[in-house]
Amino acid sequence: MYQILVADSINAEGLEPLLGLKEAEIIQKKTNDPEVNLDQIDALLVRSATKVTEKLLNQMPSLKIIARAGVGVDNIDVPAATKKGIIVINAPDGNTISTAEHTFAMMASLLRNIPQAHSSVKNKEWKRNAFIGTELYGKRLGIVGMGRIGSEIAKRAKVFGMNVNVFDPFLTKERAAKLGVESSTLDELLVAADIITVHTPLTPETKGIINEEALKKTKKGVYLLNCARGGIIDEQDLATYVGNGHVGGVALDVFETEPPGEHPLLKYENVIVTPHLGASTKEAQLNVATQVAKEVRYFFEDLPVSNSINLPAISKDIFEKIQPFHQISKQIGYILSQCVKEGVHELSITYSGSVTNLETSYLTKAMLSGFFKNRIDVNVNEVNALLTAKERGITVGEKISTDAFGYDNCITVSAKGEENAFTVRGTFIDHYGPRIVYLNGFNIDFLPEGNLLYIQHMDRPGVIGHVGQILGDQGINIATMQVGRKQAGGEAIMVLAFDKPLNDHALASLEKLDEIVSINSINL
Ligand SMILES: NC(=O)c1ccc[n+]([C@@H]2O[C@H](COP(=O)([O-])OP(=O)(O)OC[C@H]3O[C@@H](n4cnc5c(N)ncnc54)[C@H](O)[C@@H]3O)[C@@H](O)[C@H]2O)c1
Ligand SMILES: O=C(O)CC[C@@H](O)C(=O)O
Repeated sequence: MYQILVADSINAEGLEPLLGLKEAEIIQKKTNDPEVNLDQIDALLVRSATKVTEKLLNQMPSLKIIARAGVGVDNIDVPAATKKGIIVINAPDGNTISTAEHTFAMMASLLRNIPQAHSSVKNKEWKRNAFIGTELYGKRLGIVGMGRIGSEIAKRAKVFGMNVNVFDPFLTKERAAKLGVESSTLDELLVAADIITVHTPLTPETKGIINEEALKKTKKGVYLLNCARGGIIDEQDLATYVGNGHVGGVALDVFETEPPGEHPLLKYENVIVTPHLGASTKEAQLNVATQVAKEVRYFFEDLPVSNSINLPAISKDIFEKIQPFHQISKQIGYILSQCVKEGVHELSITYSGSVTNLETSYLTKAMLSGFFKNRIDVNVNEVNALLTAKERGITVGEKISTDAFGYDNCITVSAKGEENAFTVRGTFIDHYGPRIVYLNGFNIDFLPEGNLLYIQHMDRPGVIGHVGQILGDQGINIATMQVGRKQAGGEAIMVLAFDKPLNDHALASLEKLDEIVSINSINL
């Protein structure tokens, strides 16, 4: 039974896709609620209130997926989640329109003194001359960050007859032209704009992008808005520039610390504020909840998720094509992990044949997750596979080869240790399934499934009989047996499959046989 913890207030109707998930319990409680068994939670759904810190993640060893019903994941320690193999997803566009509309409403309110006038009338005043405003028409709007929300604001500004300058280092000239906006440097925008609004994520680069140095380049009387993330406009510097009369007005939906408490900006009449309401519409909340609920459901149904922050997205189509190779890649990794008994410093993967048309990086990560299974104490999956290899000093190389050894497709993986190297090759045959076709120098053909025994031995008469005899005497039934050799009388291998794992006694008896070079149990 999957336990899904919905820790923040998330639209109930939007969570409906989760109800269709078989064997899932939805718990709507805070993470610090004593009734919540954090160690049993498989999925965590949050908005911005819950801070998903490394400390919290350490208390959630079963956690597999964190879903943010919204855009910004700055309340989630994504690197810590990635290290633990936890997928982080968000709902990138469900609240775009709401936030763009809120920003626009804030801009209009700011320039027409609507909040101040509203309070005045409620206080039984009627001061028509005290609230003379400024038109948006003909003004120059500077947008810093021209992504989803920035672009929607630009469209609305154009309709209002505004001129729009944008600063976004990732915006192409073609897209700027298509949106009818003027692409500028930050300095050009600062100098030209009558109103500046920021719509970037909060990153080390954007933190304080509008600071004292930037503010002193702006026009006297400039209006500033932040409906993105607190800190993109430096709050202390902004307070100084409102205090000295340079800034004409400010609209804030977000703060460096939320709620802001005693804040130097709140005392100014020309600073208007809302409590992080950008995404707070019925529509946006339904959209983001539905988006993440669907993704969490797909995740537990082993279907691809599209909005992961720490995993490349693959479409359902590609996912279906890749699935058989994903399975065999993982099995190859797990076989290697059980056959190579020393430290490994290099894993090289060669893809050949039809598999090379697919997203092989995904398969490499699957192979690594198999390789690390039971080798290390961390759950390794596609999210943290490469990071785990790097942390453990294992070089991972990926190659493409035209030689598929007569098969339609082949995945060959070599693990290099200090002393030895070990190579496993697998293929996927349509209507037949996954096969291992090469084990460390020997051609062979077996199904990588169940309880297997891989024996290296000398190719002498009677050795297969001796093995059969020992196992038979102990009442152990051999389900299948495959043999391979390079030349008559030389080294050979056999791979046997059993209905249940072999006991230590049987293994010890086999090891005593003169012809046996080595024995490895492989449990897949
Ligand atoms: N107030 C709210 O309730 C609310 C709701 C939704 C989103 N947000 C916030 O709004 C912001 C924008 O969201 P979005 O969905 O448009 O994101 P987005 O990813 O679509 O757009 C962000 C844009 O910022 C640009 N950018 C990145 N670094 C930059 C830099 N150094 N200088 C200039 N531009 C830079 C990117 O190229 C991108 O185009 C985010 O911070 C998000 O968290 C707030
Ligand atoms: O959950 C919220 O209301 C905030 C959403 C917003 O800040 C976001 O980043 O999507």
